[in-house]
Amino acid sequence: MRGDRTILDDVTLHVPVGRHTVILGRNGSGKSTLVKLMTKQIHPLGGTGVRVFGREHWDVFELRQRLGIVSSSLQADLAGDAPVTAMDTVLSGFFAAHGLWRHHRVTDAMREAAAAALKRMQATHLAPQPVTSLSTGEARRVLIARALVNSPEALLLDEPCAGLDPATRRQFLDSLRPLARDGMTLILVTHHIEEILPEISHVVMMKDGRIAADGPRETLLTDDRLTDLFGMRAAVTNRDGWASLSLG
Ligand SMILES: Nc1ncnc2c1ncn2[C@@H]1O[C@H](COP(=O)(O)OP(=O)(O)OP(=O)(O)O)[C@@H](O)[C@H]1O
Repeated sequence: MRGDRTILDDVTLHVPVGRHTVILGRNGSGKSTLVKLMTKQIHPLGGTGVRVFGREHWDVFELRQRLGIVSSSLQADLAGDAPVTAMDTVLSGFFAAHGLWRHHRVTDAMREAAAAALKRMQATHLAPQPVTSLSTGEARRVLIARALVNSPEALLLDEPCAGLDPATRRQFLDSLRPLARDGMTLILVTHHIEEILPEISHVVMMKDGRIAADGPRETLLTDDRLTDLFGMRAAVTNRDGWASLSLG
């Protein structure tokens, strides 16, 4: 609840480690609220609570190391801070901080891990640049590298493609595919079925603060299900493991 309004109601959801999952829904369906529950930014008023990696109570700092988070709002937060380089932004992931501060002790091992994470995201050349000077697509790759420094077991991607043009979006999504194949659990939150990586096999549909459907990709990414979800006649096309949608 927020104030006296019920935002999520009767939500039961289990995301096993290792099952790449997309949470799909229209604006206002409750996706961000669900994400905040998973990341322990907010807490439910009732029910059985939210367990992450089997535990309900977390030191948020510790949780961030096991559950990496990338969102477009995180990018906005970082852009609002004093200018820091892409390398320092990645290093700040070790401290769950925005940017580096005097009390942060950066070790050589941390620098090596940060360089490796940037390399993994094909972003080595961006290391010395201020994050504020990066394009949205470049900044998004740096944020993924920031999440990767802690070798998290899962990565929560909250509308990670917001603001990306179609080609940059595909390149960005392609850069995530090796992570999924290497066994890092991906949880993608989006409005767009075009962003669902071929590796994502499980779909959760949210509608009006409830889980409208929860099941395998092939049974849920269908014309009928998406027509119901979006409230408009929908037709799905599949090509090379990617789906696209036409409406109307
Ligand atoms: N702090 C808040 N106070 C009151 N209502 C809120 C608050 N946060 C969210 N809501 C309401 O909860 C509902 C779900 O919002 P939420 O942001 O979780 O949806 P969403 O699926 O993430 O939407 P979008 O795709 O547009 O980000 C909306 O009706 C929203 O207005």
